[in-house]
Amino acid sequence: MNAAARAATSGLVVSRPVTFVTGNAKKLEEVRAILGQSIPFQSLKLDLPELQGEPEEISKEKARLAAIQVNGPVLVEDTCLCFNSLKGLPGTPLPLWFKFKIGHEGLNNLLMAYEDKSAYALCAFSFALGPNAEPITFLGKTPGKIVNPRGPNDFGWDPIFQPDGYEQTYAEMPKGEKNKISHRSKALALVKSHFVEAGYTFQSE
Ligand SMILES: O=P(O)(O)OP(=O)(O)OP(=O)(O)OC[C@H]1O[C@@H](n2cnc3c(O)ncnc32)[C@H](O)[C@@H]1O
Ligand SMILES: [Mg+2]
Repeated sequence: MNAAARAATSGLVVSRPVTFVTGNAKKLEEVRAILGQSIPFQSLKLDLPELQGEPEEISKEKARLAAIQVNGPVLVEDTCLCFNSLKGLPGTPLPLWFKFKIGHEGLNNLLMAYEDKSAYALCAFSFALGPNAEPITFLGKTPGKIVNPRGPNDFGWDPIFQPDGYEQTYAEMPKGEKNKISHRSKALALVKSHFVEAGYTFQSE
């Protein structure tokens, strides 16, 4: 039984559909592909301000802000790429690093002085039922290492991240393969389970 079907028989009825709020079209593409029909949602392109801090807190705060703007149930996500030799940096402020043109080469150079090129991709989804509800967060983590860029350059740091157990970078993998093992799909698996357990029914507008 999928989340919607189960919800219809048991849980909480919510008077609005879920809105996935993101300013990133590539993220949206992956979320659509991973969720399929399991959680019906609509999307809204908003660039929400991001706090500094731990990914979980950044994600929760994004959900609070999004729920106020949408005035209904929202799902948001914060993703970071963390280098073990730099104790988890660069982390979330990556868009800034790219903006200042550090780019893939710069990210590799950051690790030049270190033997340990290991890293992990961390994804924090937060779901809030509305502006007055405390967001719940779901984390997904995929370990790997930082390599010289390989593969198409169409989504963030995908060309420099090679997940453990694979010879290809995220960018080189077929999309379906990345979506099976990614930080994003692991976090979304937890979101899906939560929706099934809570038994939400989201009514269409
Ligand atoms: O509106 P939001 O959802 O916040 O979109 P964003 O692009 O600001 O996204 P994040 O703050 O979560 O992401 C930080 C950076 O990491 C990049 N990124 C996120 N997920 C990625 C993935 O799966 N592969 C490669 N790069 C990714 C993204 O393009 C950003 O440059
Ligand atoms: Mg962002």
